[in-house]
Amino acid sequence: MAATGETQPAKHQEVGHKSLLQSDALYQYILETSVYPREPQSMKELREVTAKHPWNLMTTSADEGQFLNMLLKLINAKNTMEIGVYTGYSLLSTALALPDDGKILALDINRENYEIGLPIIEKAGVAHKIDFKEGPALPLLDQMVNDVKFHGSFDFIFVDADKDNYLNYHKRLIDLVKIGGVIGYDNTLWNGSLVAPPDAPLRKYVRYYRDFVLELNKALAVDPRVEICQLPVGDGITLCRPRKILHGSMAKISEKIAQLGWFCGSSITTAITGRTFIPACKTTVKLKNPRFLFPRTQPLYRCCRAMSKSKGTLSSPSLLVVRENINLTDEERQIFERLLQVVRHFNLETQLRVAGGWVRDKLLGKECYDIDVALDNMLGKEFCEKVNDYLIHAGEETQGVGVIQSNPDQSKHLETARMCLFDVWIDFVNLRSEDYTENSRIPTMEFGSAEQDAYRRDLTINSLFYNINTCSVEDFTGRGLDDLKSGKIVTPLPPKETFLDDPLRVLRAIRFCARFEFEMVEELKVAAADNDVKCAIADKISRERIGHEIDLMVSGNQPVKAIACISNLGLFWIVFTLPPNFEPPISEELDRICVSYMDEAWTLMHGIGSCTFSDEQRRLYLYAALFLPLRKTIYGDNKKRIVSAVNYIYRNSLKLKGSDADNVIRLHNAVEKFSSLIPLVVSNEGMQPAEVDWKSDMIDVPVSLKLRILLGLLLRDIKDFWRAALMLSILLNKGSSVERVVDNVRLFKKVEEEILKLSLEKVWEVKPLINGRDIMKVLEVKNGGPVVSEWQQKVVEWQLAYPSGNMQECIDWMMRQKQLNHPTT
Ligand SMILES: C[S@@+](CC[C@H](N)C(=O)[O-])C[C@H]1O[C@@H](n2cnc3c(N)ncnc32)[C@H](O)[C@@H]1O
Repeated sequence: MAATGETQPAKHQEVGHKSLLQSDALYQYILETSVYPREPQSMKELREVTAKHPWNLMTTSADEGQFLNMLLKLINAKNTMEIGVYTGYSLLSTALALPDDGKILALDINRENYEIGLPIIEKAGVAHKIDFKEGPALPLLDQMVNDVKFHGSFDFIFVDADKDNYLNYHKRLIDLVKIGGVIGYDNTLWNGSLVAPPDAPLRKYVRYYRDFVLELNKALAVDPRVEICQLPVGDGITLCRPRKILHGSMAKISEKIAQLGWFCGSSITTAITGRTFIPACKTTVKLKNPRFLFPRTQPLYRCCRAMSKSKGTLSSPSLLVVRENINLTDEERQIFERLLQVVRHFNLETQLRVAGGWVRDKLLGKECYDIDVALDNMLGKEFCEKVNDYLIHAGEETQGVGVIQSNPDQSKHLETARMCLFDVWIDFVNLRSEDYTENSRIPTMEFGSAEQDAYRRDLTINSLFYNINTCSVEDFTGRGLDDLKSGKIVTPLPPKETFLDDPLRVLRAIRFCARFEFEMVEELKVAAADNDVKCAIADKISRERIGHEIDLMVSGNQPVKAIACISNLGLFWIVFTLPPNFEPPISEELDRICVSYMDEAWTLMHGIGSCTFSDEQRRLYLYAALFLPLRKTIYGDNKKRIVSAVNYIYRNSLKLKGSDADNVIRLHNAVEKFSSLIPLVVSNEGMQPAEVDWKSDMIDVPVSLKLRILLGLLLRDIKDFWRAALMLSILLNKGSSVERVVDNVRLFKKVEEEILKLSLEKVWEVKPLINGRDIMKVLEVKNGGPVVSEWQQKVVEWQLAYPSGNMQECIDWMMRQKQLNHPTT
């Protein structure tokens, strides 16, 4: 590293500061003269170091300054803001990138630091671009948000201040940044601590802010208003670009960044945010001048390197790293030790191996309670009996042993014994090899070696063993660990062969691909889309198993990704089979349209805040969105009744619960009704309910009360699915483009607010004031029948119109109606 006491190299002294700073040589020079061994710890130290190295303003790593400078030129920024100035290193870098009439509004609670760096900024000839304001940033932002002239006025905003306020800044900045402008949040990798194991020795300060940074990352990842791109430059910068108009430009910027040889961290971006905006193929980490990195960024650099090598092993929103070995919990250690005691006590020479998902999840650092133990020389039942013999010998209570017979339709290909040890249920099976016969996905089984057992499994990442005897991970296919690290979905044997043997594996591969956000290798995609495999899926797998896999996908963490994958592989209509003779005919593109509805529903749900729904509501909402384009498709069933095709898909093609089918269809019906009511709810011009084409036989009440009746009836029908119905209705009517997401969220909030204002939240729980018998008394009729039912409906409407009315008032109203000789009395 060059430079110690010198402030500038001689050749630059001749041309003066200004030309030096405005030339590209500036950054090289700053890099070469950056000599901080660490960040200054006190104001005194800062002053001393700055006096000695006046160019050395930086608290930010040098590459960050270079990056900002490049970015601002790239987006032609003119009007910018910086929150968190300190001594002004990033300020100088950005000021230099602006045209001469460019502006930076610089906010910091402390002017003293800014003044330390100011002489350098002045010498660089850019001080006139800076408007420094001292004070906490939030109130200043509030003032601007309250003044429309600032709305959408900034090309670039850099946030590098108090991390616990970043989300508060975001709420305000989203109004202040231009559409097509960029907000940059600094430190979103927070010293690499986001990937540190929970027990890592972190400084108190780092640990404290870590949660705020994680929260910010998660919030940005699901904010539909912005495109984001997280770059491992310096300590991590997340760029946010408001959507609309310039859709796709973030990808262009990212590409440019990649071309220029900057870090390209799509794996990290995906890992932390769940969304990739950098071309996925460019995942190499290139660092221009790694040797000039500051010490504090070196762990991050290492972390980025590691990430680039293990692309895809990361899942959002928190970063996951594949471990080299397995860390057992105390409980697991106890269980495994007990099993080994049994082996030793009876001299069994049995190798005990935990198989499949547990090994994969533990290597990914996730806890897993599904322990399957594979035995190499006996059946599971035999071993469980030995465990009980040992427990008797040790004077302990024996445990019940359940034996589950082989049931391939439940994915139990071999007899499984189950027993509870230390309060954990454990499955015991023997290692096996499989042989499949044509037309059946049910193999003939034999005892096999661990290697044979590994190769008969569906995916390499599920074929790993943890050998309890040797405490080691075993990778008999030779690529399970690598595939886990590189995030690849691969079958142990050639994929077509594996899929033809058991076509359910295609769906499992898709499910795991979505769940871990892994990538299917090309060979596997080709095999999954193969016609023979498609036929095998249709012929060899029971519809129940297909339905079960689909349900796991839709309930999982990446439902859209999973269903989109099914569609991309040409499997949509094989999975979701349609009834015979349905009408009207469907378009070729319909599967893609279905997926895009689901995608938009997913985005809208996150835009609104997914906590709006229970898991069950979320699941049915997503199904209803997926099948929305099919809501008018019908067919005649074998009893010649006209039935919805969605009903067929649910009950016949997926064999899922009939009540779920009913709920999805109710949602579809409610969508149509909501569509006619939304304009009325949000109308400022006092639109008349008469204009609503629904419920023409409503009781006669003043117009102002009709809306409550209409909404109330709808909510009583759809109950706590009403938010889901409202969201689907908005999607159906407002159009689907990403640009509309913000409008859609606003519209949802507005209608929701009106419904809550009308106190309709739990209106379906309101009991009728008058029961059928009392209605008969008022009507003076002896028998029930349609007239009474009609009046029951009218009583509900009356109660909706007059929520505080009592029973007597309702009866009086009925009597008056009767006297008026209402046609139905
Ligand atoms: C990390 S330093 C900024 C470094 C600078 N952006 C750079 O790269 O050279 C953080 C700065 O944020 C300022 N700050 C902290 N809380 C603030 C707040 N609430 N409002 C404005 N500035 C704040 C601190 O005074 C400090 O100068």
